[in-house]
Amino acid sequence: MTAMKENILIVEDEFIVANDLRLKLAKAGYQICGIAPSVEEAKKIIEKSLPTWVLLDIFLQDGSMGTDLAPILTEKNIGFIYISANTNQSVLESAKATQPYGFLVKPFREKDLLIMLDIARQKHQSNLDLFAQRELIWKKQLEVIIISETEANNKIIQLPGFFQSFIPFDFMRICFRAKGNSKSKSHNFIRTGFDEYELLDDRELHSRISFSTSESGIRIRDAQHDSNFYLNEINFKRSLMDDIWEKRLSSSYNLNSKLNFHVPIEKSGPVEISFYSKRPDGYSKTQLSLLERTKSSFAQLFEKTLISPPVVPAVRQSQTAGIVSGQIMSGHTGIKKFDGIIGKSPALLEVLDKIEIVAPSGTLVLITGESGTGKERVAQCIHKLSPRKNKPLIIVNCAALPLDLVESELFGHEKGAFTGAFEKRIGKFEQADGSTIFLDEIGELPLSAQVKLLRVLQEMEFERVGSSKTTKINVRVLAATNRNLEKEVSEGRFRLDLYYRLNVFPIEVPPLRKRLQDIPLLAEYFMQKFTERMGRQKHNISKDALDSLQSYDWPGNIREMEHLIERSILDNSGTEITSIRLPAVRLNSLPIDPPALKISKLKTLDENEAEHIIHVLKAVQGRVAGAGGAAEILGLPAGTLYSRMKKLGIKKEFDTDN
Ligand SMILES: Nc1ncnc2c1ncn2[C@@H]1O[C@H](COP(=O)(O)OP(=O)(O)OP(=O)(O)O)[C@@H](O)[C@H]1O
Repeated sequence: MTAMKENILIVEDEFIVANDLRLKLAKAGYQICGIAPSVEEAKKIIEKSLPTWVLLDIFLQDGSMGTDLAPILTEKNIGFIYISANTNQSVLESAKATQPYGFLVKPFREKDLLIMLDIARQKHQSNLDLFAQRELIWKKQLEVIIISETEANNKIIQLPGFFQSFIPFDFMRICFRAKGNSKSKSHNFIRTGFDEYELLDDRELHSRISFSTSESGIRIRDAQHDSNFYLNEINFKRSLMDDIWEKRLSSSYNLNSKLNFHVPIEKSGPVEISFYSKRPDGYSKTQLSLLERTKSSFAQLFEKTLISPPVVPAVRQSQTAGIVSGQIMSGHTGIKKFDGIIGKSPALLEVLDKIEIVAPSGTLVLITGESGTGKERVAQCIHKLSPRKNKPLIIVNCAALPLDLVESELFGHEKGAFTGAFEKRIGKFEQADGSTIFLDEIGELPLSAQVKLLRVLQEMEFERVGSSKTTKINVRVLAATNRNLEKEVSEGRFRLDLYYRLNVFPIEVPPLRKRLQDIPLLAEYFMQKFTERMGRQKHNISKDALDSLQSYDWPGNIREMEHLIERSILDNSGTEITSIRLPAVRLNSLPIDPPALKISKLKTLDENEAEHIIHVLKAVQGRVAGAGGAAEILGLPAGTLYSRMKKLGIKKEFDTDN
């Protein structure tokens, strides 16, 4: 471990612990800029000596919470690591929400402290690299828009997609002000899909948000402040009191934060760009600074577009870009980016935004979410959009690894390394050299293998089982779990240091019940997939059937929906699905206190899978293999279906009369 002259602030009210930390850190070459027993004291030291890192106790004796300091540290771009004797799951979860760089459980060894700081430094560096790399690409894209010989309108239409990757928004307004008077011309963009926006002029927008022309004077007068700022959550809500227009806008589109930016233009008035997000914490100083750094390029762009002022057509950009419903396409290039990920709900768009940000880098990604939500799809997408895409993605299901062979499967073994090792074996990590490895169900990895994995993530090297020779590799790691890793850590089944190594860039895939608006698109996608596979005619779905899908709870998420649509097509002799046989428990039929009932009535995933297989077998008169057999319909090799049937206790000589 390298001794760094990094400045550390210790926020800890127990003198002995604080002093012990100070000594350990000083020995390792760190500088201590202060010890604060409370959040208030900490704020003063931060103002005075701007630390690089803060070690932060969660519960302080004066009643203040270390977590209260977190937003200030994030704002100032100072990394922090919690130190606490409490590993209670709820404490871990609320600490996690503040996005720390690490968490140390008291009492800890000197070695743990230094490793955690090392992990934090690498994570911080990886964030900075990712940001710098993206900023470079972003600036190049802006350059392309500026120099392109296209007309002003086309340039303006490219802007929402361009901004979205750095300054995510649900509503954006570009307002061109004339010099010296209050006249202005605005373009309003509402996000409707991944790179799909609805473009409105003011007249159309005002009618949608019920803002009358007699009120518009108020707005214009109020908006004469040429400042750059952002307002999150409560500050945004407060600001609405002075602005009727913004109040109507935010309540119509459920907006909770705003970033405002002005570009002064020499020959005319300024161009004001306002971004609004549904997220309460949508904006930060980092984004504002980025815009300020790029100000002159924007001035150049707007001067060009002002020479031939744009006309605002009240049309959907999707129409301009030729986007077909159900397909997500890039407004810039028309390339279908997220192959096989269907949906446009805000919850899914957040996931797609994250994939776009992280895919081109080599950053480790931890994908979390319930079973069947599409975590593997996300991993495949990240790989496909990365520079490693020409090599195969190596998928490892950690839950399926035989306990005594985990290490040999992952890292390989030498001939004779253990009884039964007749040949040398290349492990999954070596197979993934130069490419990406996807560690699915990482929460199932036994503790002994977790230690070895930690080293691979740190050093990108390992020894095959039975060998003393070190193998170096270059592998990008993606991992997924449907377990709550904080709970696994708090119960001692998952290493805290591994958790922090993995948690560099978390992506949480939302359950289907939180994106019910994606159901029509998903239904259409699955109907097309299965009718094509079964050689059947194109199917439609009735409104009633769709409504019933949207009022169901989806415990098995998209996988469950996929099975249900497949069954409905098998059962249907016509070309319209008019009703869907859903399992008994529905979202709006749940009693007031549902959790206990849900647990007792819902089926396990195995039960669901068994039921689905039996259903398909019945529909094909028990035929497993061959054309039109159950394996073909289920999209599985016959051998795999036989082994699943065996595992689930489904008899081969399936009785179709049952
Ligand atoms: N957004 C989506 N659009 C279309 N199909 C999807 C989408 N998300 C998931 N699927 C499909 O749903 C099924 C389950 O997805 P996947 O295996 O990626 O889920 P998972 O979260 O990795 O599940 P598990 O936790 O059980 O491993 C797959 O057949 C996948 O193709």
